[in-house]
Amino acid sequence: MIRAFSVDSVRRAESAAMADLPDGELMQRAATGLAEVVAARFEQRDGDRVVALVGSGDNGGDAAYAAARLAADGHNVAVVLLSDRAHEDGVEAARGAGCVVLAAESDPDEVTAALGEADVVVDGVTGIGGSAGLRESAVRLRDAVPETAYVVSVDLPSGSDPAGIEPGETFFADETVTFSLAKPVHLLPAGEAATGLLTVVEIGVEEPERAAVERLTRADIAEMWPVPGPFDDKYTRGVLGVVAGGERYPGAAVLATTAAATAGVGMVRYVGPPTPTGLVHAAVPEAVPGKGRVQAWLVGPGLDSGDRTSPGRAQLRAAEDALGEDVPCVVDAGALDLLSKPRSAPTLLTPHVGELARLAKRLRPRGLPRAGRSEASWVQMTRERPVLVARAVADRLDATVLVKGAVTVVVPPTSTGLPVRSQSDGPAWLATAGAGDVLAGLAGALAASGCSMLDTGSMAAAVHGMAADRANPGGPVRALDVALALGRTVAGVLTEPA
Ligand SMILES: NC(=O)C1=CN([C@@H]2O[C@H](COP(=O)(O)OP(=O)(O)OC[C@H]3O[C@@H](n4cnc5c(N)ncnc54)[C@H](OP(=O)(O)O)[C@@H]3O)[C@@H](O)[C@H]2O)[C@@H](O)CC1
Ligand SMILES: Nc1ncnc2c1ncn2[C@@H]1O[C@H](COP(=O)(O)OP(=O)(O)O)[C@@H](O)[C@H]1O
Repeated sequence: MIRAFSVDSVRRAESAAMADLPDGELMQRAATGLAEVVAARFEQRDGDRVVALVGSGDNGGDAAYAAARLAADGHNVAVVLLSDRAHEDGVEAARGAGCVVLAAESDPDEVTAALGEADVVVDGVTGIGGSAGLRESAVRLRDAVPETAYVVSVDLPSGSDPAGIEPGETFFADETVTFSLAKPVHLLPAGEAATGLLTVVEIGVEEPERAAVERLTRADIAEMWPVPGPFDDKYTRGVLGVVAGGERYPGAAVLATTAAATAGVGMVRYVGPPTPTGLVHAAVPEAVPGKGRVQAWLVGPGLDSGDRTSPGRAQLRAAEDALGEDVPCVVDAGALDLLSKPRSAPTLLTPHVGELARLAKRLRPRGLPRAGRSEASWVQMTRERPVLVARAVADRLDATVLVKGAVTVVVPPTSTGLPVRSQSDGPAWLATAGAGDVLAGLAGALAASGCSMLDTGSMAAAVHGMAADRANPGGPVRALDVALALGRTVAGVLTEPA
């Protein structure tokens, strides 16, 4: 499990470590590790010019001491101070080791020239003491970094919210060097792209007990996956009821039931109008038509809430009945419009950004910044702050909310005290129609086998992404092929967990 910790808990853990160490020792360890990473990158690329951007906090101190080490090792290093309150001893060490020291404000031309020739830029503007966004002066520096330079951010890409929630102007790192503990920004959608490659340098700070964000690895999934035992039968393994796919979008029923069956559910019951029922029967002959007892429901993929025909209305009633039943439920797409209050049993919502925005606009949960009246302004807020909006909706409906995207987040209600899970396992090829229906079916299978909503959402997101890769490594995939690859993907995870 990859774990990331809140700023408060990192500060507590760092204080505890510092109490047992000589003054300044942790920063020396951080600077040494940082300098070693930069030196190692020079072994893989041409040039020897480093520009270290040094902010006013300890992050700047790390960068200044690392600059001193690199200069002492013979690199050509310029240090750019963003403020006259930069770490004095660090800047002195850099000067003493032969770095050129420039001030962003008073030497703008020299700074631009140095940046223009840099092979590596060390971004030590802000760390966990910063908040989202960059001041104008820092934006100018960032924009002067040439595309050819390798950008190494210290602890986090400056300008990114350490908590990974708020958007803002940020540096974009090729690599981020963090110290002992990953931070939420490294794993969440608001910060992951700007983080680049994440390298953790061990400086002797102990992991706090509770993580703010977690990411499952293959080994975690191998341990958590519901594997049947010799005394299991189809009922004990779990029956999933699927209310999906109407006359308008019948394919969603095929994709969701195929995914559930291929992922290894005990049994699937399918409830829907004649056209999708016929298609499901042809594609998934083992699916049993009609209502019955289930361990979990999947409601919503391709559901047409506007269908006024008698079979359409019957399916809508079945969806409402399922939502009213006291069994776990995965709620996707069309069924998200049917939820207005908490259900009595565990619930996982699986919206994409647009669906989550619509849900939030309708429910107006607490804890969100003001959005305009238009749907577009809610979509923009949700795109920029998916975790915040998901959390507000999770709290309002007492449900776990999975928001789909390149980085998929699974956000439980605050009251559970559980961490957010964040998975980023799929290729961008997975952004294709019907992929969400496959994810929903896979999640339904896990929910039916008794997994918690947090485990269901995060394992489903991870395996869905891996299956897309396995279906056609390095190339385009269609949703049905992702569904059909699930069985092999699960077998791969269980037999080769590393
Ligand atoms: N504790 C430890 O033992 C160890 C800590 N370590 C390191 O320390 C880092 C945390 O250090 P920190 O607390 O000093 O905060 P940090 O992020 O460097 O500076 C915040 C200051 O920056 C400024 N500023 C804010 N926004 C800005 C902006 N947009 N644009 C420009 N400037 C901006 C603002 O100051 P102002 O300019 O307003 O005076 C604010 O107060 C941590 O990430 C890790 O790298 C390692 O050495 C390991 C041991
Ligand atoms: N850039 C991306 N990289 C990787 N996966 C992505 C990306 N964009 C979307 N996805 C994944 O593709 C799927 C799309 O789901 P969704 O939008 O619900 O599609 P549909 O409604 O057509 O089934 C989700 O699982 C999402 O996580």
